[in-house]
Amino acid sequence: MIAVSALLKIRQIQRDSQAQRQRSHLQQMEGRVVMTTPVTNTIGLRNKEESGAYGVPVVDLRQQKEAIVAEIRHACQVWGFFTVTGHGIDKDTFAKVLEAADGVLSLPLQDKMKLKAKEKGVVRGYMVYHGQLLDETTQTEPDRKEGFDFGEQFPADGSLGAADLPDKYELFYADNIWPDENQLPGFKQAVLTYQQQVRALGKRLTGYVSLAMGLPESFMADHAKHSPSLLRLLKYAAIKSLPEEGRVGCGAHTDWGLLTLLKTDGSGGLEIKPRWSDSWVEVAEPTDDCIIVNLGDMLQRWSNDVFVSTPHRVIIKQDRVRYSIPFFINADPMATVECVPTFHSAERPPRYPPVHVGEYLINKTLTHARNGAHEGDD
Ligand SMILES: O=C(O)CCC(=O)C(=O)O
Ligand SMILES: [Fe+2]
Repeated sequence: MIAVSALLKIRQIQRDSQAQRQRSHLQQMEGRVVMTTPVTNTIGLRNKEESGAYGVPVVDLRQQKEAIVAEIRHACQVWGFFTVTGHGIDKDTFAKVLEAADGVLSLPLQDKMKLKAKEKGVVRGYMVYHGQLLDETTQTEPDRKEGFDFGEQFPADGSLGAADLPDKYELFYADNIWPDENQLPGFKQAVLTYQQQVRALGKRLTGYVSLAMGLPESFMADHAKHSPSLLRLLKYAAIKSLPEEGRVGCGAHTDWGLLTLLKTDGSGGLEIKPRWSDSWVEVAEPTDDCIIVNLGDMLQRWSNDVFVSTPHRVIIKQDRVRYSIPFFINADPMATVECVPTFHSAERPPRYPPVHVGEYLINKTLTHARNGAHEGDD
């Protein structure tokens, strides 16, 4: 039998050679895709040859900033997805938040139902099983998942004057809902610790992605001063997906915001359809503590399709429960997102009209919400 240490070594060699392939591929593409400001004539890569034969890029955040930005730029143009290692969040923090997800989503149904938000459109607390359907075009059944959501609170320091925030956008800063500490000791601490760390990592990544667009490092942060980000604990039912019948863990969709940082329990099942492909490709996780990052629709709009918000879905392949924890970073609800001047020209006019972030998010939330399996609608 092969020893564990030998297996680990083989995996490391595989990772090193993947990184090497990636680096040499990037070198070959130097001058062809690497954007400098202005980036008007750069178009996203669209075919498999240019994307390389390897999978979703792995970006090690312990490298020099220039290397990180170059790798992220490539990933954003070709894949809309990358995984990050060397990000500084420790395994214990992941283990605790995954345990928290298991704890709260395994409570008796009547307890979970008490933790649901009462107001329509408020994304906080328990999301019932079948509570979302992300792909109306092919799904015959809502997503086979339930969840628990946490958001950001309205800044108490008055830095975002209440008068500036229209009432209709207050729901983005609604109070969080917490289960009873006696029922789930340590739950709140585990969630808050992870939220704080993933928020900080997200901020760092928005800087790199802004630089990758040829823009100032603060570009995205300037549009997300009070980001109504969302931390979601997800539990997928232990039922094998049947995509050809429209029954899946989570239907095909693109994310609606800026960036999503996703931690999974390592059981696989996340598939993407890259812009150069007609087939679904599973996202490989290079280490058990990596984070998957993907671009949301706002990046595609700002960059006039140079960066891509890639469709993805979750296919459950075993009769086993799956947990995942996305952290969705959104722009300010009052912000308008429109094509950045360096991404359009006479030959390449803006492909999308300006969009109001708050309207976009509310519209998407309501369009895809379902009453769920426990409320007698399906
Ligand atoms: O659970 C996953 O792996 C992905 C979830 C996802 O794409 C989403 O909730 O937007
Ligand atoms: Fe998603």
